Amino acid sequence: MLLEVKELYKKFGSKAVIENLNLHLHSNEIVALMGQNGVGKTTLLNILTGLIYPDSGDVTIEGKNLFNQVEIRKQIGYIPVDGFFYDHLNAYENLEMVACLYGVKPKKTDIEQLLEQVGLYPEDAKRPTGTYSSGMKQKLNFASGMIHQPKLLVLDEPFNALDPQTTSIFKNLLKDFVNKGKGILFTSHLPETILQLADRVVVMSNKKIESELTLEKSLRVEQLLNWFNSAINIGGYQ
Ligand SMILES: Nc1ncnc2c1ncn2[C@@H]1O[C@H](COP(=O)(O)OP(=O)(O)OP(=O)(O)O)[C@@H](O)[C@H]1O
Repeated sequence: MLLEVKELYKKFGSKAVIENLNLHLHSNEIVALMGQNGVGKTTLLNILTGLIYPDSGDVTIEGKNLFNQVEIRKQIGYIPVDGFFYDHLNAYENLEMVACLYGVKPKKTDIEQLLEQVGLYPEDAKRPTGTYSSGMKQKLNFASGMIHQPKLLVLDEPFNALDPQTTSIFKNLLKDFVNKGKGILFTSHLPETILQLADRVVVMSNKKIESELTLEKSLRVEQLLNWFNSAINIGGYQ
């Protein structure tokens, strides 16, 4: 098992956001995490990427505890909603800095190849990132999450701010990534995106993973939304 989450609990002050949450993800699998606004999806991702600690529970990557060893946390790449970059540095320099934080030193050609894969042109990659459009920043955000070649990629609403062509490039990039024996967990409110990309969808509701569904190729958007609505036990998708 690539990722296993067992009996996870997290409170902010007296407010419980996650209670007895269980989740797993295999190698070569893409899992979509759905849930209404404010249900705790980002909190879960922040725990999985080691940004915040749970109050209790286990998270393992290939059977090894995530919280005990820094080396295990390096197996995870995070692509948050808004990536953080140093505005005065260019894309190469920002990626070198991120790589350095993970203790890896990619070759110049590896960085160039990754920038090409995410669709950042060499002339743009040499400009300070403070001059980038939101779509260009999201391209660099993708590259930052992948620069250290993690085994598990965790993405929060990855296709915000992207045009359809770039979205399609990224979906192919993610499929190539997962075909190398790796795994992906991503949040999305977009049923079309989930149907195109995910092998399985899980729904967070009532502070835990309430339901899951293996996605058949023939499943349609309305069927996914109906399933989601019954999973969260409300009348309409929000
Ligand atoms: N650091 C924090 N301190 C206090 N409360 C927090 C903190 N982080 C998150 N919360 C609260 O936890 C709840 C879950 O927030 P979270 O951002 O995880 O939801 P989400 O499912 O990602 O929402 P969305 O779909 O709107 O992005 C919210 O009520 C939020 O206000």
